[in-house]
Amino acid sequence: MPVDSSVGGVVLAGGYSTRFGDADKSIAELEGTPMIRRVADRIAAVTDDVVVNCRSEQKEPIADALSGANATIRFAIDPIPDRGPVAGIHAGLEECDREYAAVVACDMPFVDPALLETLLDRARGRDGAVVELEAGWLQTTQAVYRTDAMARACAATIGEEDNRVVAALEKIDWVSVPEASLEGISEKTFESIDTQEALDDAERRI
Ligand SMILES: Nc1nc2c(ncn2[C@@H]2O[C@H](COP(=O)(O)OP(=O)(O)OP(=O)(O)O)[C@@H](O)[C@H]2O)c(=O)[nH]1
Repeated sequence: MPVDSSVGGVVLAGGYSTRFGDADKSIAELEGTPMIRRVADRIAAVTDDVVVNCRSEQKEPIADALSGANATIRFAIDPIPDRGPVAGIHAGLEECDREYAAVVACDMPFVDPALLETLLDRARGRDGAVVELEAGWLQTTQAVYRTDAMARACAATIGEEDNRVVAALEKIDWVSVPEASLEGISEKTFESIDTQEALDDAERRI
């Protein structure tokens, strides 16, 4: 897939991995490769510029995990930690200087670049494209956003009582992509590895 200079990538890694136990899941290895490295390498199929959002103490180990990656890696450190995913998306998008950004959580090592391409196509002329899962959930952490519009929406949402990412979506012109309409996309694309057990299970299936 050719990379597009209007597209950047953002990897979200600023969470505390509380369900993962005593370790940062972003750098946990899946079959010998840190999960965040898998995510960055898959995003690198659609862009050569990837921003990683994390807390300051995560920067060094994550940079080690990403050394030699196929894209330029830049960091967007949370100015205030623990303000939730919307703050992480905001920090990442503020650092991104491309028109659109493919935003992916660090714990989704099977993200399918073909899905990101589909979302980029659907987002053109709009402020974003987000998959609506069959269960009704919106897959906001494996989505494409118009960088400026979503950064503004997140900034406005951070201080609100409802500071979920879906509250930011209400402030932009996004298109819903029903999960059932997706064709040829890996079934594992949305698999999120939140626990050590999920990591062990994914290793067994790889
Ligand atoms: N910057 C930032 N990112 C966050 C924060 N909380 C969650 N995230 C990110 O949002 C994405 C989805 O969050 P979760 O899957 O719940 O990850 P988590 O919060 O690290 O994990 P748990 O503590 O086990 O819920 C992940 O990529 C996280 O890194 C936060 O407070 N700040």
